[in-house]
Amino acid sequence: CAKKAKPHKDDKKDLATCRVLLAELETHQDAWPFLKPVDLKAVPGYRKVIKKPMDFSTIREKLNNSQQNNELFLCTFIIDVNLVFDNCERFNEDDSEIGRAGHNMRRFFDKRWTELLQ
Ligand SMILES: Cn1cc(C(=O)NCCN2CCCC2)ccc1=O
Repeated sequence: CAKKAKPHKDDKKDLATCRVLLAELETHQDAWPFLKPVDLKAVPGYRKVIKKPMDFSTIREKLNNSQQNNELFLCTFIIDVNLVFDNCERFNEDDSEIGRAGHNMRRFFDKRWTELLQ
């Protein structure tokens, strides 16, 4: 992902940009399945099938704890957001409410990430 993110000059704004991007994800109308960790007790099979659960609130925690000087934070952010959508595709039918929400959110993220960070 490092190579993907064009080595653009002032990466010192990247942390603020990730926060803006995350806020846009969290306020998107289709974000509701992804705001909090999936309840492993309430959703049968999720714990077994999904090895690395991820959600927007966990990403926000990680971003709040990440240091600007640890330049891996940008790649970690991109990897974590994609993990949310990959988990969703793995566990949900494309033709389901949560499956469609995941596809919509991934499309939105890819567009905004490209506009803001590449
Ligand atoms: C991402 N994802 C989420 C769920 C889920 O049930 N989320 C709870 C959604 N509710 C909305 C209001 C309270 C909680 C199931 C499978 C899945 O892949």
